[in-house]
Amino acid sequence: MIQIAPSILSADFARLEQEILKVETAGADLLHIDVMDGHFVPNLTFGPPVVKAIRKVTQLPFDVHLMVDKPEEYVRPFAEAGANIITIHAEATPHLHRVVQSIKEHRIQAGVALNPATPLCVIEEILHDLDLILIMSVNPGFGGQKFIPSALKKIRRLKTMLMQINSPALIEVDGGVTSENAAQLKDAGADILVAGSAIYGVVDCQAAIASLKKV
Ligand SMILES: O=C(CO)[C@H](O)[C@H](O)COP(=O)(O)O
Repeated sequence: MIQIAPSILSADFARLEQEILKVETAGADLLHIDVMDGHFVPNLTFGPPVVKAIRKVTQLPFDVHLMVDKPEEYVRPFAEAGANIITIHAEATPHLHRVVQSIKEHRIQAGVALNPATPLCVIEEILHDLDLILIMSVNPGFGGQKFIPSALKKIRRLKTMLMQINSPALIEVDGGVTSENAAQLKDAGADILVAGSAIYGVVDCQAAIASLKKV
């Protein structure tokens, strides 16, 4: 079954604990935490102290998406704060393999994210080292954007690449995910759907998660 990772970027930050517990009770599989530095993307969000604080309120695995320059400087602080998966952007470092190895040295799962304009070939040589590949289906920085349809073709091609090397790595999709495109994303090969507005922007988040899962 497809896994659902609500993005707390779209949560009400004044009620963060309740917003996290709400999606945990509603059947979320992971909690997606968008870390933005105001450099790699034009927005600012959470640092390790916030991740450490919310680690105490939920059992959900933390899927930490680092939209930051120099990700190598932040692997350790986020690992120590309680991340279960750390995903870095291929565009953010010239030393992708080294940073992936450093995530694994913390005994947590390593992911690489690709912006819409970044081709799959940038991860081809290290695909066997990855636990997760995050296909961005919007340009990162903000929730509530429109899904970029070319992501579907990219997911299909990535799925083929993973099958060719017998890799168990998961494909995650982030940006503009809704109950309307969830089935197409699953058919293309997605294993995890990240959703912000489609979950936190509706009254009944339990129904929203159920409808994303039932595809
Ligand atoms: O990484 C992100 C933005 O950079 C968010 O996780 C993503 O955009 C989710 O929001 P929505 O589901 O509203 O598109």
